[in-house]
Amino acid sequence: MAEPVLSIRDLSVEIPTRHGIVKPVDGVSYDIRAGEILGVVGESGAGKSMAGNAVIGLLSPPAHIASGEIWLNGKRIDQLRGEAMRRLRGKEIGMVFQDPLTSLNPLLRIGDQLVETMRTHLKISEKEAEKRAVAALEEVGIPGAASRVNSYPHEFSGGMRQRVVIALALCAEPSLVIADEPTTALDVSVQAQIIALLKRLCRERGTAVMLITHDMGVIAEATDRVAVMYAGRLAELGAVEQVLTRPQHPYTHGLMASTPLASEGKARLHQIPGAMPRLDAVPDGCAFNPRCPRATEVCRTPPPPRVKDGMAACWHPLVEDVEEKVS
Ligand SMILES: Nc1ncnc2c1ncn2[C@@H]1O[C@H](COP(=O)(O)OP(=O)(O)OP(=O)(O)O)[C@@H](O)[C@H]1O
Repeated sequence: MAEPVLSIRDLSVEIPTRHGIVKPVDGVSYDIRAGEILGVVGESGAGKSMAGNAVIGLLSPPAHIASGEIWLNGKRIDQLRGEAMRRLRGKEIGMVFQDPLTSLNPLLRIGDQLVETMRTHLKISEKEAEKRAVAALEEVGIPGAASRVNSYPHEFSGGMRQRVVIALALCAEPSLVIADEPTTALDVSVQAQIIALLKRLCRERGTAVMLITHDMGVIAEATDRVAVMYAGRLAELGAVEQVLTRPQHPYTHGLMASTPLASEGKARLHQIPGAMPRLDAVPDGCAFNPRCPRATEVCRTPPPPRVKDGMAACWHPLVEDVEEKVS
C-alpha cells in the first residue's frame, strides 16, 4: 500500500492554564493516504480543530505540541517553525476554513491572490499563472471566470467565496488539504454543493483531505474514513461504512442517534445525555464513561485500549452485540 501523505503519531497538544496543564489533543494517531478523505468528527470542544492546527503549525500559544510526531510525505514536520512552516502551508498543505474571509485578502482582486500564491509556490511565469487563475475559477464553478478574476472578495456571495477559497487552496497543487468546518457558515442550500466540489476536485487530483466537521451528514456524504474524537482522544477510527452502519463506540452510536437522517424523512433525535467534560475535569478511565449507557466499573479506572484502525477505544464496544446477534 502507498505511504500515507499525512501520518500523525501519538500526538498530544497541551495548554498550561491556571488549573494546571490541559490536553485538548491526547495521544491521537491516524494516517491519510493520497486521494483519501478522512473525516474528523465530534462535538464542539472535542479537539478536532486543535489537531488540524497542530499539523499546519497554527496553534495559538500557549497551546503547543507536547509529544508525538507529524509526518508529511515522509518528512517530519512537527518541529518546523517560521518560514519553513509558512512554505509548507500553501505549497504542500492547502487550507479551507469555516469563514472564507479569513483566507482571502479583502484588498486584493482574487485573480491577483491566485497568481501570487502560484508564483510563490510553483515555478511558472506571470502569464501562465494568470491563465491558470482563470482555469482554477472555472473549475470551481465561478461563472464568467475570465472577468471575475478582477473582482474583490466582498463582491462574491458566501458560497461563491468558499469556491474561490477552494481554488486558492488547490492552486499550488498541495498533497494535503485541511478543511475545517468548510460549510458551517454557509446557507444549507449551498453546503452540499461545496462538499461535492471539494470531494470531486480532491479525488481528481489524488489530494489527501482532513475534513473537520461536527456534522454526521457531511461525514456520510464525503468521507472514506472517519476519526471520532471525544475530549481530545480518538474514540473510534475506521472506514466510513463501518463507522456509520456498525459504530463500535457508544459515543459514535450516540452521535448517529442524534443525527437527523434525510432518508428517514424525519428527525431521529436522541440527544446524548450530559455534556463533554471540561478539559481540566476529564474523568478517569474512559472520558465518556459518565455519559455512557454501557459503562461499568472497568470504564472508570484504566484508560481503554488505544484506537487502532477499525476499532474503538472502548471496554464494551457495540460490536459484541452485533456478533451475538449474528451467532
Ligand atoms: N487557551 C485555552 N485554554 C484552555 N482551553 C482551551 C484554550 N483554547 C482552546 N481550549 C479548549 O481546547 C478544546 C479543543 O478545542 P477545539 O477548537 O480543537 O475543539 P473542536 O472539536 O474543534 O470544537 P469546535 O467544533 O467548537 O471548534 C476545547 O475544549 C477548548 O475549550
